[in-house]
Amino acid sequence: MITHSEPSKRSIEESIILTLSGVSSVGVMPFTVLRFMQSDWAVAFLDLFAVLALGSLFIYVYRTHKTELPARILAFLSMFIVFVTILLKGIGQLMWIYPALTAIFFLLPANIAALYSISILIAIGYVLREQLTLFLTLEFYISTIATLLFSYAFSDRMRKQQLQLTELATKDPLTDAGNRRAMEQKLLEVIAFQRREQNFPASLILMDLDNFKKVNDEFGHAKGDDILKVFVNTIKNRIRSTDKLYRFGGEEFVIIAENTPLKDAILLAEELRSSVEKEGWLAKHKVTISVGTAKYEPHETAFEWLGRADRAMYQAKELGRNSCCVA
Ligand SMILES: Nc1nc2c(ncn2[C@@H]2O[C@H](COP(=O)(O)OP(=O)(O)OP(=O)(O)O)[C@@H](O)[C@H]2O)c(=O)[nH]1
Repeated sequence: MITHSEPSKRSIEESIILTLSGVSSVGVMPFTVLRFMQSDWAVAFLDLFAVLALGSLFIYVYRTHKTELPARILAFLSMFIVFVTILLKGIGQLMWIYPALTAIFFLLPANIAALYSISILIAIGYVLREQLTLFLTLEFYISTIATLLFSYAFSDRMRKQQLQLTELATKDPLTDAGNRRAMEQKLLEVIAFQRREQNFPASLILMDLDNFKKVNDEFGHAKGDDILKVFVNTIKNRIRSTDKLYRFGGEEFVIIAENTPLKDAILLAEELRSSVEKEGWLAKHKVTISVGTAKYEPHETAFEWLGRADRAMYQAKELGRNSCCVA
């Protein structure tokens, strides 16, 4: 039963930003104190700025769970602080570039991080041109480019794996429609939005394949699987990219149509029923659907909304199947 959202867990992005900003902010603190004690004012104030900025970012992400802009700000801050430190203190501070380079590959997409890193390496090379001997220049660029390449490969792989995991967790493997878990999550999001913005109606269209047991018995389970796949493609070709399709159960599917008033959802439901009936390959296997449509009513839970669409779909079954009903 879907009545409330899961307790919010921290995303990977949040954990990365919290770790980097928290560790850096605490890590720079002793240096700040030391610089003030040595009356090294420029670096002392730079370090103080770093502690405060990184600490504020930590608190902001901890409280809001937002990550997109904070990740960019943190990437910029790490590079800016390292660059200005090197500018002020010279070659002795060069080692800070390595953690900064690695950090930005955790924070930004690999290509942007690479571009960012190359620009900063060129800028550092220019700023230190008087202090770097040929040998040191070679050492600096070979070691930083090696760090950059390792970080690039690692970050690229991590992001691809993350995408694959998200797909696995939210998609039905047979039909490629969203799975039930993704549907429940989306319903909670839509309802939360509906409670704030009642001027954008949302509708549910629940479709159930008719007599699918007979279809399986007559053509075999493997053909039944193919039918489900073709059915999903037929529906996907007819709906807008903003309408999301989910597999609710075995041969039951749900469309969540945002910003769609009931009259439009009724027309869409009828169009979908008719396109399934007319699709050549599906028609050959006598596939039809019964459809129930329900607009979101204020204060309803997801469970109640789905329940009304389900009852409308059962009415359509009682009318003799291959038809549409409205809740
Ligand atoms: N091939 C295949 N069949 C499935 C899958 N999931 C569910 N089914 C079958 O879908 C059939 C559903 O049967 P019922 O719930 O009796 O409904 P129905 O035969 O469609 O009858 P009505 O819904 O009343 O029209 C069962 O035979 C399930 O085995 C699947 O992934 N692949």
